[in-house]
Amino acid sequence: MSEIIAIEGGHKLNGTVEISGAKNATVALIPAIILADSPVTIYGVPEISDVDALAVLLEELNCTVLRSHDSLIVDPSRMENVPLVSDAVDKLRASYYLMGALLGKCKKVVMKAPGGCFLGPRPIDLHIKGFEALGAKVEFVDGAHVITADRLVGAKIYLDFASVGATINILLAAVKAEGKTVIENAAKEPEIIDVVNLLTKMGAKIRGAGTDTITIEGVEHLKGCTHEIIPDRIEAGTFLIMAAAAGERVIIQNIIPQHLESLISKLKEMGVKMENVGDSIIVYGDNKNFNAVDVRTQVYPGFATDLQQPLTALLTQANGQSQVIETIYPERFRHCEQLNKMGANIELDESMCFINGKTPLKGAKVEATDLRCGAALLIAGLIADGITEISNVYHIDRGYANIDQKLITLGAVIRRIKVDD
Ligand SMILES: CC(=O)N[C@H]1[C@@H](OP(=O)(O)OP(=O)(O)OC[C@H]2O[C@@H](n3ccc(=O)[nH]c3=O)[C@H](O)[C@@H]2O)O[C@H](CO)[C@@H](O)[C@@H]1O
Ligand SMILES: C=C(OP(=O)(O)O)C(=O)O
Repeated sequence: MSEIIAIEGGHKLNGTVEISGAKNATVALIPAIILADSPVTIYGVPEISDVDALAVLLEELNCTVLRSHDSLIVDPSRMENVPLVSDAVDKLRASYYLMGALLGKCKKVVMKAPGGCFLGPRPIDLHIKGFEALGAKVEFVDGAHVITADRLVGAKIYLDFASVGATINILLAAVKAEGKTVIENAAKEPEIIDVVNLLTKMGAKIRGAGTDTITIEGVEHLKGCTHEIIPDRIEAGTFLIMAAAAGERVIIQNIIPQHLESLISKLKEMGVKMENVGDSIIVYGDNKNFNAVDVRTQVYPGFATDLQQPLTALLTQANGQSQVIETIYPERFRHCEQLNKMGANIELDESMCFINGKTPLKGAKVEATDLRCGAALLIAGLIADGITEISNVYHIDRGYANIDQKLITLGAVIRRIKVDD
C-alpha cells in the first residue's frame, strides 16, 4: 500500500500556521547526541519520517530513544557500535551523520551509503577526505564504508565546495579528536550553527560557526544537555510561497526572517505583499499579478536550492519569462515535467529552466519525484482548476510535518488516500 494526496484547487488559504523545527538541523542534531556520555533532550522535533528512521538507527545502536509530542530524549550511555546496514540507512540522506559521530566516539564505523532525494549525483568524497585528514582509513567492503582510526588527530581541512553535509560530518568526527581542527571554506547554513550550539552545550570547544572558517579544539568527554531546534526555514519558505499563490491573509509563525532574506527579496520583487511582525510573517494575497523574476541558487545566504522547486511552481503564475539557474544540483528539475503535466510551460536547458507565464494550471495525476518536487506540486494543486493527485507522498513526509493538517486548517481541501501498489 502507498499513499496519494488529492487536492481540490481554488480554495483560498486564510489563518495561521506554525512552522516546525528544522529538518536539516534535526537530522544532524540526533546523530550528534551519540557523542555524549549522558542523556540529551531536544525540543521542537518535527514529526517527519526522517526522524522516525533516525530513531530506528539509534535503537539499533542500543541507545534509548523516548519521543513525546515534539521532544526527544536520547540516552546514549549504553551505546553499542554495530554495523549500520539496515533499510533505515536508505530512508534518508542524513544517516551519513552517524559516520562522523560514530567515528568521533568509537574511532570505527561500518555503514552503507545513505539515501535521500535523488537530485543528480550526490557524492560524499569531501566527507571521506575530511575523515582521512583526521587520520581515518576508509574502505568500501561488501557495499559498506568501513572507517577506522587508531587515533584521530586535528588537522587543517579545506573543502573544495562549502558542503553542508561534509562540514557537519567533519565537525562530528573532530569534536573529540586530539588537538585542533580547522575547516576552511566551511558551509555557513543556519543549521550548522544550530548543531554547533548543541555540541557546545555538550562541552565541545568550537569557534567560527556561521563563518567560512570553523575551529575545533578536541575535548575528551561530552555530556548531556537540553536544546531547542531552530525553525525550519525551508518549510517557512514553502508556506510563504503557498500563501502568495493561494492565500488571502496568512500568518506564518515561528520564523527567523533573517534566514529567509533571499526568498523574501525575490517574493517582493515578484510583487508579493508581506509584513514582518516579531517572529511571524503575514502574507497578503490581494496581488496575484506577479512579476517574472530570475533566480540563481547558491549556498547560504544565497537563494536556497531547497526552495527553488517550490518557487518554480509560483513562477508559473508570473507574467512573462522567469529564468532559474541551479548551481548546487544542476539536475534538480524533475518537478518541471510534473508541473508541465498540469499546464505549465517550462523549458529545460541543462542546469537552467525557463518558466513562461502566466499559465492556468489544471488538476492532473502527478508524481512527487522528490521532497521539494512534492512541495511544488502541493502549491500547484492549491491553485489548479480541479483535482490534483500527487503520488509518492512518502517523499513529502520526509520533510513536512503534518502538512495535510496544516493546509486543512488554512482552508485547503485535501485528502490522503491509501492505494494498492
Ligand atoms: C540533510 C541536509 O541537510 N540536506 C541538505 C544538504 O544536503 P547535502 O549535505 O547533501 O548537500 P551539500 O551541501 O553537501 O551538497 C552540495 C553540492 O556539493 C556536492 N558534494 C557534496 C559533498 C561531497 O562530498 N561532494 C560533493 O561533490 C553535491 O553533489 C552538491 O552538488 O544541503 C543541500 C544544499 O543546501 C540541501 O539541498 C539539502 O536539503
Ligand atoms: C534535498 C533535501 O533533503 P535530503 O538532503 O535530506 O535529501 C531537501 O530537504 O530538500
